[in-house]
Amino acid sequence: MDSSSELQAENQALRQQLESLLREARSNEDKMRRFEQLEHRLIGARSMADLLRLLLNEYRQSFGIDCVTLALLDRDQETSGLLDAERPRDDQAERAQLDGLTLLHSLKPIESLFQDLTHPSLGPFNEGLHRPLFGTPSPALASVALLPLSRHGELIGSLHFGSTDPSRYERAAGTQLLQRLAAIVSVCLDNALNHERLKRAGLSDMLTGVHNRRYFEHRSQIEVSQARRYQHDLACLFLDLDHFKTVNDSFGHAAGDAVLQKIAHIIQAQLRAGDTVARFGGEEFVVLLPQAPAQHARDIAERIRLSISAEPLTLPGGEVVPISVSIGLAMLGLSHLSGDSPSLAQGLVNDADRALYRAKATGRNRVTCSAASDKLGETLGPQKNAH
Ligand SMILES: Nc1nc2c(ncn2[C@@H]2O[C@H](COP(=O)(O)OP(=O)(O)OP(=O)(O)O)[C@@H](O)[C@H]2O)c(=O)[nH]1
Repeated sequence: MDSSSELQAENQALRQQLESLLREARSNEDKMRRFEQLEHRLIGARSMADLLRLLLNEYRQSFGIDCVTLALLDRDQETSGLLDAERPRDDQAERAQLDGLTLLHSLKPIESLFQDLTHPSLGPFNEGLHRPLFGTPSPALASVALLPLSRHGELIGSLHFGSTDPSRYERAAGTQLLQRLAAIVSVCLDNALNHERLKRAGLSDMLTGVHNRRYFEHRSQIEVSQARRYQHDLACLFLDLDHFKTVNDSFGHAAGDAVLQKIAHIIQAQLRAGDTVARFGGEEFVVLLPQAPAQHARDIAERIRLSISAEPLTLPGGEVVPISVSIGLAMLGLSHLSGDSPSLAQGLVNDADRALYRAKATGRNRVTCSAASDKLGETLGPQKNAH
């Protein structure tokens, strides 16, 4: 080879090297741009569920990752409660969006994965060590990146990326971007939780801790839409304590407050996880029973009535307070479902309220079913008022 063709070959090799560097730079730039876009969306996520969907789905799609899972510490089941409240029970698509999320009661399954809380751990997939993080089924993974999530120096969870490409997450690879992602995700999770707490505080009744009327109104519309969509039953109970004024007058307002707290507890104890109880105001409570046929709803109402009136309540101050409740029951009539969900929800509550009025008018301490709730027996309960 003469010197000119040597030079040409060298030139060609240099050009190829330059082109490959340019390709890499462009690819990094593109990655960075996508990363920044996603970062903005993570920071802007409006709820915990939105944030988790972004992490588990959109991040995976945007970066072509084969498998993304997330483990989060949820000692007090606060996060699971938030997600349950937001997620319609029957929406399979919604549920699938949060596939890959594990809520942990303790840090045990993840704490040994990280040497320190600032560095992601990259390397080959290890069946024994990593399978529990990715679960089954997952693609045949060859390399993984595990990102510790921490707040105020403490581990709060971990984000796991798995790839079928053994060279995607090599031990020696740079981790700057992943470190930055872990830091952002940790802050976003903390923010989302705080935001949800604030939101929740605005939807809870301060005295009894159950939901407030505002939440109930929102929830009842969701439940009505679900009932229409899936042709499910939906029952509503309207409860009003009997002669509560007498309780206040005889035992004092503080004792009255304690009675309301106990009653909220008693009602809640009779319900399933998907049911909703709220304090409607004063000494009135409302309950929504999704997927409860009329007879079942009536049984629940009767159970609540009995558990309140069976024995006088003993308050923390030692007072023994006899109390009873009147309950109106209404069913969402699946045969007349024209109208929008808000007006149907309002109609359902009005029906239950009218039934309650009749329970009061016919002697209190009883369950009365709305006239519209076809085929239900009229009234349950003793003929004689408890007071
Ligand atoms: N302690 C306490 N009392 C409350 C609260 N909210 C409303 N009340 C009282 O609940 C009582 C409701 O009285 P009424 O509407 O006359 O009804 P009632 O005495 O329960 O009689 P009936 O409903 O007809 O059986 C009033 O004395 C209110 O002051 C509260 O947050 N705490």
